[in-house]
Amino acid sequence: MDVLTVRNLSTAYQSKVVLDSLSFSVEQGTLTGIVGPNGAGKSTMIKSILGLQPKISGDVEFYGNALQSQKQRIGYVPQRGAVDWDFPTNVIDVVTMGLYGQIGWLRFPREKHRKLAMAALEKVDMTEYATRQISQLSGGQQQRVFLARALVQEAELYFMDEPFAGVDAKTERTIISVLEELKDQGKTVLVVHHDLQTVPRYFDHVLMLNKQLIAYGPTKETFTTAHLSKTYGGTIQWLGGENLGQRSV
Ligand SMILES: Nc1ncnc2c1ncn2[C@@H]1O[C@H](COP(=O)(O)OP(=O)(O)OP(=O)(O)O)[C@@H](O)[C@H]1O
Repeated sequence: MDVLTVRNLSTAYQSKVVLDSLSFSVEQGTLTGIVGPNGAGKSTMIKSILGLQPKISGDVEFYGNALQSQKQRIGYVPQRGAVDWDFPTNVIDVVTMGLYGQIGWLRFPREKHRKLAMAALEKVDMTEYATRQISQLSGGQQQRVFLARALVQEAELYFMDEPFAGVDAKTERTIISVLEELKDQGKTVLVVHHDLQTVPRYFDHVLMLNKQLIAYGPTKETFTTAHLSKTYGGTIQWLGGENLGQRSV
């Protein structure tokens, strides 16, 4: 069953088109890596799908309904640089924000909500930082807190914009185990990812973007050198192999 359907999505900043008529459907329970060079439009695509960036044209559906009316069922982990980390709040409050759909914006979180938030922090190994100001966390710790916030939301579809950027090996493993857990629960996750070597290991589907959709499908069939050269302009020969999806990395 398709969770997400994108039809002819085009977006521009001022008059410069940065996404050109993207169409694809994402099956439920898949883990998709979104790859493409800097400036390819990966973040813009996520923001346009979520309605955070106006589009020129196109439709976006979530289980066949306009996505805008279903936002509570969708989780978003933005790029770390896009968040104001100086905002004076602590870790547990940031995670509890993920529950606002359940709590209601004008009501206060109850003990059970705090417990859910603490359980999510435990999954990302951050319980000891619960009362720490977010401005006093390292980059990798901030990333884990945002992941915990997405987890408590119990969304069905998640978008994560470069969660692996600048994290150490341990945090990378934590993020991967969270992604796998989400997949095991039947959730659908799309992740902007820059490390091409790990794509076949981490993602069962890959979306290759460079202003236009170059290819989308199961990693084994789609993550080929031909598609990579088309996406990156022939600069990735060093990866070698005809079908990278079948390489063990
Ligand atoms: N607010 C903005 N105003 C004008 N142009 C923008 C804006 N945000 C992004 N762009 C341009 O749109 C294009 C796509 O940017 P986007 O951030 O979506 O790419 P990306 O694939 O996520 O890149 P990266 O891998 O570097 O994060 C780029 O050419 C960028 O310069």
